[in-house]
Amino acid sequence: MNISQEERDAVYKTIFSRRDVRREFKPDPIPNDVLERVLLAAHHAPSVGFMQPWDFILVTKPESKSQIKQGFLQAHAEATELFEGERQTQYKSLKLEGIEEAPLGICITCDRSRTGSVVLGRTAKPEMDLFSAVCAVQNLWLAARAENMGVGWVSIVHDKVIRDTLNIPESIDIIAYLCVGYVETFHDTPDLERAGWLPRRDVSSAVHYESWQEPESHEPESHEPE
Ligand SMILES: Cc1cc2c(cc1C)N(C[C@H](O)[C@H](O)[C@H](O)COP(=O)(O)O)c1[nH]c(=O)[nH]c(=O)c1N2
Repeated sequence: MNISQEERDAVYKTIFSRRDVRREFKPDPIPNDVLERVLLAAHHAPSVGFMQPWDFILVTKPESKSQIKQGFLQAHAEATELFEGERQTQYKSLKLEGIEEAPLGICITCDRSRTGSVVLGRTAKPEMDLFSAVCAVQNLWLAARAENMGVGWVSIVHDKVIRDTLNIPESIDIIAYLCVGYVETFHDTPDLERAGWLPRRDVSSAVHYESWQEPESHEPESHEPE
């Protein structure tokens, strides 16, 4: 089966216009058939040894969202202390989640023991099952964009909060908490780029031939007095 030029263009359009969404969520509910398509796309991600270690926990209850939001606020306050000076002020000004605004939360987990202890492809690199679950996240993110829905990944929450809120046993790893919903607008560039947090690297600085090379520094310019 060949991909036509139009189909190819649609794939690239989806990739380049996908955004992490934090603020523009509309409350409109997500129709079941749309949600099913997005979850099916996530479920068709590649996985090490085909172990399909993921599960998707759908979160719609305001009480659950509120608990997770509280967890975010706590972790965000802790994070704020790790930045200094202007960078701290800038960090505090960023909107970094849409937990309560998004109509749907999706927690993606990884069951590392799903298909037994020896997994084809995981023997030399034990973290491959976790990476597989991240592939599911990306499939979901892109499929949602193709459905004109936004997704925001919230990792500024300690696992314990999500575990307690969603009754996730200790044996299951938490990969991602995603905020999902229709959006007002998709920006052309990442929020963090527009806010001046970091620029997009030139792709040529990320591509190396034959051996690894030290990339350019990505330390933000210091605005602190010397
Ligand atoms: C593993 C992981 C974890 C997070 C993110 C991403 C990924 C991959 N991102 C989103 C991130 O900031 C965003 O992808 C980049 O800024 C690039 O923007 P676009 O995704 O292209 O819009 C993110 N954003 C945010 O506002 N709060 C968060 O906690 C996180 N956590």
